[in-house]
Amino acid sequence: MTQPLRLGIAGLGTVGTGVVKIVRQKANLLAARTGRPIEITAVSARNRDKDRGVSLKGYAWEDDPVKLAMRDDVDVFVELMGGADGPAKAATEAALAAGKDVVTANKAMLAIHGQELAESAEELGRVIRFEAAVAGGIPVVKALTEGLAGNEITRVMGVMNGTCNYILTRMEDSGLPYDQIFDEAHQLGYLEADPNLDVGGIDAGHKLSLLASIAYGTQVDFGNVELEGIQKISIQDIRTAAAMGFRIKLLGVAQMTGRGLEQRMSPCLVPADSPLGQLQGGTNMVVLEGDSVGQIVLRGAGAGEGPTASAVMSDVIEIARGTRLTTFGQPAAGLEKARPARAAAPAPYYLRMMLTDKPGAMAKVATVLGDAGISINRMRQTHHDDTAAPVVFVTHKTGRDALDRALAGFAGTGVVQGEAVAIRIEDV
Ligand SMILES: NC(=O)C1=CN([C@@H]2O[C@H](COP(=O)(O)OP(=O)(O)OC[C@H]3O[C@@H](n4cnc5c(N)ncnc54)[C@H](O)[C@@H]3O)[C@@H](O)[C@H]2O)C=CC1
Ligand SMILES: N[C@@H](CC=O)C(=O)O
Ligand code: NA
Repeated sequence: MTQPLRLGIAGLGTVGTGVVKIVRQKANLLAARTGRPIEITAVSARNRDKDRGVSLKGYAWEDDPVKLAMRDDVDVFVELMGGADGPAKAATEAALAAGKDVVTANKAMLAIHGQELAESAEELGRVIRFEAAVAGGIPVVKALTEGLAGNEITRVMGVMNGTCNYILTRMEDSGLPYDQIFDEAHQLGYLEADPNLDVGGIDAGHKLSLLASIAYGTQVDFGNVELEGIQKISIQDIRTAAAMGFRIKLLGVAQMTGRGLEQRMSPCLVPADSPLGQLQGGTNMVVLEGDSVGQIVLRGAGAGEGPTASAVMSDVIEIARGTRLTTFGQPAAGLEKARPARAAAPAPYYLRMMLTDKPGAMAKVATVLGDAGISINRMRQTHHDDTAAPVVFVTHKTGRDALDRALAGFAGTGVVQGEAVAIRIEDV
């Protein structure tokens, strides 16, 4: 009789409960696909008595996830508590030291401690798998690590935070301002306990840094992801962008350039009719580009009980089948830190400003742009009041340094009111 693969699950919230359901409800299918039974032997969560809509009968209970991670009757420690440090990291380290493999959905922990944990796993002959940590149910970690392993990856792009995509989509559909839709998302329970993880781009930045490590064979470097959230996106920008054939997305881009590794997570304009531009609501999309394969577009649920548990189970199944992959697709001990490059590739930009309505105002702005070496592609003046008019420029491709020079220069013109808004237009 083949030995069962025994799971210890720490965290019985949205994802943990979903995993318990799959293991209980699909025992035969899992055994048929792996050749051995998959069983849960022990669980841990903060509240033992909570009704989770699924039976925990037959599982040992541990209040302390570190103790759970070290139990003799656990082969795979499944970490679904969350948090970059604290019990998640302590229990992961304890599990590895006790000879267990680890499956986790914890992007925060891996973005910050991934290199150290991966090295430790390799020294101890264990594996750490994390399909659920990036874009939830979309099998993007496996796509990069396995399916595209024969490619040089030229670019990784994606909308990897469903909450931000929901907020931006709802703003466009309803015409309502950011604050109002943020409150709506909050009431619907979409936001993380710390909403800044979502709207500040941090959660999506964590995910991008994990994909960049696999794609470019470099150490995870979340600290050098250029981060900008969606908090400053106004309904006016969404409307103006739409009128010009664009949509605003919180877009992640990672690419290796001659100047180093560029990692950006920031609002970008994308063509409204592109796959990324068409992405509605809380859905995720990851676009992978490889030298041999060309472009691959993966779309699906980036969060939620079923989709995230589906990804966790794909890792459990991989281990049950005896596949032993390195955490980031190459031995962690050999991974180098990439030289960081800030917005290295030039791009067109959308520039919106309030311009004082007086003769010569436009000429002054055009001079600042010209002095910075920025060429104007399109210009648009929208509604108008007695004293000022919103003006939008779309520039030709320009470097970020030139753009910053122009933004600084506007202040000295005496005709640009407040700060100009600059949003990159990504070639997707
Ligand atoms: N909810 C989602 O759709 C997605 C979640 N993730 C990740 O999955 C992980 C879990 O997320 P959720 O299930 O949404 O969280 P949750 O907040 O619903 O559940 C967390 C669980 O961990 C338990 N827990 C927390 N601290 C503990 C401790 N010290 N000891 C024992 N148990 C403890 C809680 O009691 C709870 O059962 C996180 O890392 C999250 O970032 C990843 C992708 C999507
Ligand atoms: N807060 C995240 C949840 C999954 O990672 C999101 O909105 O996508
Ligand atoms: Na995934």
